[in-house]
Amino acid sequence: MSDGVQVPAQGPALAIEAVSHAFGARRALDGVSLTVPDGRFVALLGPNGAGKTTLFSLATRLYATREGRVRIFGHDLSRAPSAALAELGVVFQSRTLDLDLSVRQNLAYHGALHGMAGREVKARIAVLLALVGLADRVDDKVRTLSGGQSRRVEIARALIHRPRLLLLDEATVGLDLPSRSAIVEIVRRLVEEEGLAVLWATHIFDEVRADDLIYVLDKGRIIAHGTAREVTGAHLRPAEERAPDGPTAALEAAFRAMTAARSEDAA
Ligand SMILES: Nc1ncnc2c1ncn2[C@@H]1O[C@H](COP(=O)(O)OP(=O)(O)OP(=O)(O)O)[C@@H](O)[C@H]1O
Repeated sequence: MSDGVQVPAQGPALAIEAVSHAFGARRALDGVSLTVPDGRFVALLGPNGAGKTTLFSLATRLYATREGRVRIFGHDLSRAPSAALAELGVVFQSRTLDLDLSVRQNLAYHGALHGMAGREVKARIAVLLALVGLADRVDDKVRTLSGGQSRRVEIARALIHRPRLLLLDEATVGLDLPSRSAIVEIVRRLVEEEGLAVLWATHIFDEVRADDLIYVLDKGRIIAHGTAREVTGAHLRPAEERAPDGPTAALEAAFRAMTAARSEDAA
C-alpha cells in the first residue's frame, strides 16, 4: 500500500510489534510489543530510563523503526506514514508550545500544519478549549499560563485534527496534585465520552486504576501486562494484595517486586 491511499481503518488503535531500538551500543528497547485497543486507556508504566520516550519517538516517527513494526489503526507507520499520523495526537514530555504566541495562535498554527481550513480550525479551537477548561484564555500568551494550563493547551493542540489515538509521555510530571488530577480527569473523560484511545506513559502509580490495561516497561523490555488488577495479583503475595492503602500501594509494591527480581536475575 502506498502512502496517501485512503483505506478503511482496521485493527487496534496502536499495535507495536517486536520493536527494538539502540543508541550505539546501548539497547534502549528490546523486542517490545504492545497494543492499545480502540477506545481504551492504556498505561505504560516504567521508571526513568525504561525506554518510554524512545518508544514514543518510534510511535510518532521521530525515529525510524528499523526493527519491528508500528501500526496505527492498521496503517503501517513506515509504509503509510500520512494515513497513520493523521490518526495520532501526541503530548511530548518536554514543553513544545511557543511561549510568545497566544493560545489561539499556537492551536491555529497546528491546525494549518494539518491542512485544516481556517473556519474549521476556529470552531475546533472553541470546542477544545471549552473541553480543557481554558475558553477564557484563548487570547492570552502561553507565557502567562501555569504549567498545568500549558499542558491542557498541549492536549487541545494534540486533538485539533481529530485523531482517534492520543499518546501522552509523562504528561503530569512536575505538576502539583490538583493540576495532575485535572489533566488525568480530562484525558479519562475523552476516553469515556469521545471514545478516544490513549497511551499514557507514567511512573506515577496513583494515575492508574484497577481496570486499566497496563504494560510495565523495565530496561527496554515489557515485563508484565494485563489489567492493573491482574498484574498486581500475579506479582504480589496475598498479604500485600490486601494492603489497606489500596491499588496504588499494591501496584507500586508489585512493580518493585518485578523489577527487583529482574535485577537479581541479571546479577
Ligand atoms: N538520544 C539518545 N542517545 C543515547 N542514549 C539515549 C538517547 N535517548 C535515550 N537514551 C537511553 O535510552 C534508554 C531509554 O531512555 P528513555 O528516555 O527512552 O527512557 P524513559 O523511560 O523515557 O525515561 P525518562 O522517564 O527518564 O524520560 C536510557 O538508557 C537512555 O539513557
